[in-house]
Amino acid sequence: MVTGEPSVVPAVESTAEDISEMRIRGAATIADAAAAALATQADRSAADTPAAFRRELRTAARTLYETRPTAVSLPNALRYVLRGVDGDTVAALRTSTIERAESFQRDLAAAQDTLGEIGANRLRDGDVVMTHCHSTDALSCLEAALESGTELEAIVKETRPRKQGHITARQLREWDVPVTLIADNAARRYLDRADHVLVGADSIAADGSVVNKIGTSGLAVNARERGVPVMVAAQTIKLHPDTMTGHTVEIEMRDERELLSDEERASITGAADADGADGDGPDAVATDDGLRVENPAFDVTPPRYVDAIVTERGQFPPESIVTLMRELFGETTDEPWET
Ligand SMILES: O=P(O)(O)OC[C@H]1O[C@H](OP(=O)(O)O)[C@H](O)[C@@H]1O
Repeated sequence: MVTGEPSVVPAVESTAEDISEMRIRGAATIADAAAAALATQADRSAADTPAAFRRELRTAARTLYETRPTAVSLPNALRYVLRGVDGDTVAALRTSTIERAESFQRDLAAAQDTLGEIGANRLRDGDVVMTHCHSTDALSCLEAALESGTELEAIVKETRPRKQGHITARQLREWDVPVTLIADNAARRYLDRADHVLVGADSIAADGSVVNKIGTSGLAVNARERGVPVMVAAQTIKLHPDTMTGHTVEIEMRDERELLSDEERASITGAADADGADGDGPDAVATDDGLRVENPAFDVTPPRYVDAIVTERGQFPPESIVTLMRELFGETTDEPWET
């Protein structure tokens, strides 16, 4: 928290930490948790004036906003809740914040269900779907298809470095879908067996570019070369309104230890234990050992490699998504937590 700012309730701090550490992850889940945290802030606030209540709420929103930079569902959720806060008394502000957060969460769940029904229309009996990472929007399409009796198989990419493909595989096995789990490197080989590539999104830019888990762009290029259509499942909360005015989407760089442990680093660079050869591994990561590790969490897939963006408002060719973006967000991009 920024010094001199009003305090936020502990539940907001712990949600923010859970998002940063990816104990809460996935763009839609992050948005849901952020809205819930604002409701908790409102519910437990000890503010005795409306102005103090609003200041606390803005600080809570900023604390949540500063956790992860790429999934626009997070600021979109915060903006939605904050803009609905209304009232002249603390009690009225509290009630309106909680109601607004709850309506956001209901809409989010409903949008995912509707999107799933739409996405399922693209899937045929016997289709094989290749997935990347873990996306609840993408899984919603598969769930709706399965519920209507469509039989599917899945090729699930492991998705290094955090292996979120395992979460997808677990969910699909719970639904009794035959799953082939592959290393990311094997994707091009297995595209020969796939009828669709299905991924989610953390942000969609105004030109139809899809920002999603690192590795999506390479998969999409390979899929185009193999003639396999790429379908992106993304609720409209993933549309990034700032990109209409030329802003770019920040790509989160995560801790290098997700790729390389301290011990692995030492084995590459030959660094010795700082406290001697005691056999318990290095005590500190050398910063001048000539080895740089970079760990971007996301990449950008240009619209020409995407066949359809499936939203709860229908499916769109990526190049036309800006029309929907303008309709839903207008041109305003001011952030209520910055005022
Ligand atoms: O909203 P849903 O569809 O669940 O997830 C959307 C995207 O969020 C995830 O990011 P991370 O795992 O939080 O870094 C993945 O990139 C996934 O495709």
